[in-house]
Amino acid sequence: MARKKIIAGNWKMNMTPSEAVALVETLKPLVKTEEADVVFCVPAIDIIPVVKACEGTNIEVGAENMYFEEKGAYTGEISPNMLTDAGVKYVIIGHSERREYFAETDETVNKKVLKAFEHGLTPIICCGETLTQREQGITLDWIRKQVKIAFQNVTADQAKTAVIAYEPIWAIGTGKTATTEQAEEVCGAIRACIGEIYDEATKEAIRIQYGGSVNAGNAAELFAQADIDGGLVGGASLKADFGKIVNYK
Ligand SMILES: O=C[C@H](O)COP(=O)(O)O
Repeated sequence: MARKKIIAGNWKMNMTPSEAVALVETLKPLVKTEEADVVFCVPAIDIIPVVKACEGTNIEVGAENMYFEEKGAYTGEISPNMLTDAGVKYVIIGHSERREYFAETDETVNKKVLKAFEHGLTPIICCGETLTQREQGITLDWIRKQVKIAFQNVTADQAKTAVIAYEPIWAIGTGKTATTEQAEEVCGAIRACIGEIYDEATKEAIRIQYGGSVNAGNAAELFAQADIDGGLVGGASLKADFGKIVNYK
């Protein structure tokens, strides 16, 4: 089954609201395509102006995080309703930076994934191993554990629409990309794991991205792999190069 590619930029903690709008204006003509879904995941404060700036384009807007409660005394957090009301369609969940600096766990990731589905948001669920784990030979066990917990109580119909981003932590922002073989091996293992949890149809439908130093030079080879359905792009999503990544063919 042919899965539509999904290429998402993760702007991380970069771009003030006015810088964000200027970047959208630069990227708009460069990321035009019908062949892939294009998503800009932006800081919370940039969401409203970026949604407005993206009106009438092929770009969908995503958040970089979300809380798993509906509302209440959670100072500083953003609820799913706030995101959908602002026009957000996707939300990154469990990025390794959130796990490392903000104490996110597989369990909170699962709660957020369930809440995102409840509100019609498509989660981009991140997983990935450290360099030490890779060297210890436990990469696939580690990733399988992350995926299994993230998908607890998620239905097959929901899982079919989810996006998983495989991001080896040692490749994030380091300029050190996983080889296509390494990336494909893990993305294939993730797909097999989804097949074990659910069924063949879900395994074939779910989209799996690679993330970690994706750039205009390596995107085509990575995205040509059988189990890689696009990318979650950090640094290179803030530059005109993102247009080349989106139109990688
Ligand atoms: O979410 C994106 C990743 O963390 C990759 O970041 P990077 O492309 O700057 O390595």
